[in-house]
Amino acid sequence: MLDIKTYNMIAPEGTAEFPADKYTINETDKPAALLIRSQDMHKTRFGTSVLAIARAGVGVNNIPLVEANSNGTVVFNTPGSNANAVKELIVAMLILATRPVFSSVQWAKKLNGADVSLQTEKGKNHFAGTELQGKTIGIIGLGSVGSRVARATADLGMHVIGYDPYISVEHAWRLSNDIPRAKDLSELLQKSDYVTIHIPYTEGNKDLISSKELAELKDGAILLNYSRWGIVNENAVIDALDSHKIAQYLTDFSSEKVIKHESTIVTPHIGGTTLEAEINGAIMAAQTLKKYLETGNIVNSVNFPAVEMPFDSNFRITLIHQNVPNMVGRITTILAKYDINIDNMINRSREQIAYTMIDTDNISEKTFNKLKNELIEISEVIRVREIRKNK
Ligand SMILES: NC(=O)C1=CN([C@@H]2O[C@H](COP(=O)(O)OP(=O)(O)OC[C@H]3O[C@@H](n4cnc5c(N)ncnc54)[C@H](O)[C@@H]3O)[C@@H](O)[C@H]2O)C=CC1
Ligand SMILES: O=C(O)CCC(=O)C(=O)O
Repeated sequence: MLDIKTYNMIAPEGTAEFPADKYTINETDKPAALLIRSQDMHKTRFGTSVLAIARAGVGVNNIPLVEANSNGTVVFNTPGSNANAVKELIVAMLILATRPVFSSVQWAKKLNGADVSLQTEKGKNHFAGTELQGKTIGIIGLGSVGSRVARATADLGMHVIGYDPYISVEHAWRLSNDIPRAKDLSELLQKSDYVTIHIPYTEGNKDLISSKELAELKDGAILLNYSRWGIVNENAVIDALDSHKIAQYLTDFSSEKVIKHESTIVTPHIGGTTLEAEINGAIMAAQTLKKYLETGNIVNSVNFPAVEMPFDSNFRITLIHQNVPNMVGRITTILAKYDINIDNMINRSREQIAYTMIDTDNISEKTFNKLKNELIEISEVIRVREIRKNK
């Protein structure tokens, strides 16, 4: 039995992916894998029993990847699972930024009497808005969310300009050819009436939008941050609002200072919080974990290489090791000592980490334990695991 520990609200459709004859959920203190959403794993210890962590969602800045690597823990996310949910919220927030929906509804709620309809007609002049059509929106990051926001805002009649120097081939293909790309961030900032950010939080993206970048915006521009706290420098954005350099800041990430400011609209990190996105993410994360636990194959990992090898033999040995020369030679020399015949083998690497899978015929528990002890003696080997077919 393998135990899966969950954190946060994981949709039951996800945990239902784990059959009860092979898995338990939240039953031991030595789980084989974790299924999480925004849980801060920098502050939550995970032991060496944890073979993998799956994040139902996209951002993985809540997971210590360096610690995961040295522990031999594979970290997965669920690319695109909540991109439509974020896109729809961005469309809503753009409209809320331009039309006085909240204030007009609050005003109307206070009306009394048989002539409320007349009163609304008289009062509506106080609630004129502007239109999105014809305005320019700059989209920073053209991945799963950004590319969808680009299509949706183009459909609303906005001029769209994108910026993503690291765009993947897959996302570039998905993006319509008529979405122009800025040559650099400055060009995007200078041309846009609205700027929306859809990039991961990394060391390199910390404070990407600070005083210098805010100064480059058009006067009265509107900024949206549905990516992460820390990508926009908070003091700089408050200064830009106070001086009326920018008109509004809409965000899913906040502090008391940001929430209390009269020119902000703050949502409580609900970009990916729809029934559909939560189900998508939980199912995708559970399937990815199951695949790894049952076959060793790796898809959608953020710290390990993608590795897929058909599991046609009876027994599979997986090794996580440092990416240094001659590891495969050293490993297979030890296997030869035990007279183990290799049916199939794969070795892939990603930065400092390498992963090797070796398929053989059945090996007895006793022999495998001896073999494992010898393999783990190699100082660069981090983890050795056995997977028996259909177990
Ligand atoms: N508010 C919420 O609930 C949610 C927030 N997010 C956040 O949004 C981020 C983006 O999500 P996805 O689009 O699904 O991820 P993605 O990985 O599909 O796309 C991110 C894109 O950003 C680009 N990028 C990275 N650094 C950049 C930079 N400095 N300038 C321009 N482009 C840059 C990458 O090349 C990539 O194309 C996530 O990492 C997460 O932090 C995602 C989903 C829900
Ligand atoms: O609702 C969640 O789990 C967070 C979604 C999110 O921020 C992400 O996927 O990066």
